[in-house]
Amino acid sequence: MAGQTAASTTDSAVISTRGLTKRYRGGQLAVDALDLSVPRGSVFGFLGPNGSGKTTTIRMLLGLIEPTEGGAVLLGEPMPRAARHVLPRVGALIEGPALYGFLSGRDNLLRYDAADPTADPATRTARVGHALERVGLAAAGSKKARAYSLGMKQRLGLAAALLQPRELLVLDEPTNGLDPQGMREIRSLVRELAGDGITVFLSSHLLDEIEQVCTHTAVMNRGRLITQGTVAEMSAAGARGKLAVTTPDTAEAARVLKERGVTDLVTEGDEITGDPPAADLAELNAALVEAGVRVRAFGVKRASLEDVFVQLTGEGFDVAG
Ligand SMILES: Nc1ncnc2c1ncn2[C@@H]1O[C@H](COP(=O)(O)OP(=O)(O)OP(=O)(O)O)[C@@H](O)[C@H]1O
Repeated sequence: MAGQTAASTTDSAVISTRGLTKRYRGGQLAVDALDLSVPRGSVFGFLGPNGSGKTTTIRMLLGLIEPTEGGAVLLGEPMPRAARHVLPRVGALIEGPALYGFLSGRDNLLRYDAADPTADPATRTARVGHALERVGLAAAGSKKARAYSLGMKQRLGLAAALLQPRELLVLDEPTNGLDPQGMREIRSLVRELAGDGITVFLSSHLLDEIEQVCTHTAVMNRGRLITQGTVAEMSAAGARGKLAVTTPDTAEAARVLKERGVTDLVTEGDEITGDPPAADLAELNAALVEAGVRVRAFGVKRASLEDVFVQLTGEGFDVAG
């Protein structure tokens, strides 16, 4: 089981990079001195708008392209030098799986497995059956791959990456182009795999996806690392939460809140938000009620990763595609 193989490397970072830099031939600085540390057992969300350098980083991590400067260590081994030795322990899905549409899902996996010189032919059928089950494609295994939905194709790609036990899965934008149902399926699969002890490193330009599925995140912008840490830390410390009061008496509520030190008040419909004061929130609520404000809801909204991104970069998280 992957959880058992995972114990073989005790170092807590499964991916670490130092000063990892890529300048493309045209002069484009795609990744700029990146120091990344991905803890073992995490679901690590590599977040950034399109063009921020995520795919370039992943390509360097997997030894597909050479860094211009700096280096990456994968499962304790330097890349790309140790690629042959390390990559069998890593499952990867980048830019969608390469599938033969005229073959069934099962036959596609049989071909992948046959291409692996370390895979024992005697146990091939069982291995492929297990991989199909793991991604929820057992019933659709004999359907032609061209009849698969995009989400099913992604799952088949994941099955291919999971034919062998892996310590680490690297997924580049695994939900890109999927409908909401397909996205949910991939997310729950990622959670299951993490539950089995596999560290998952996934890139995404979707903030809410990272918040829903990841334990840790690193945020990229224009090739540079903006911040990294646990998702909980980011939302808690990166930006303060907003006080939100729902009431039909917005004008009176705004007056009381302002008087009590709430700043940056914004009224939208029957909701007023603002930066909470240092004072006790229970007292603030009592003051509203005392002033005759009919309070329907009162609380502090957790800051989102988007708030953190905007606060740290001074830019909106504006994604083209
Ligand atoms: N082969 C290449 N040659 C030159 N420039 C490139 C090459 N590949 C990517 N770039 C540039 O490097 C920058 C980072 O691209 P990269 O694909 O790594 O970003 P990304 O965050 O993965 O974005 P996306 O989600 O759109 O793939 C972009 O400005 C891109 O245009």
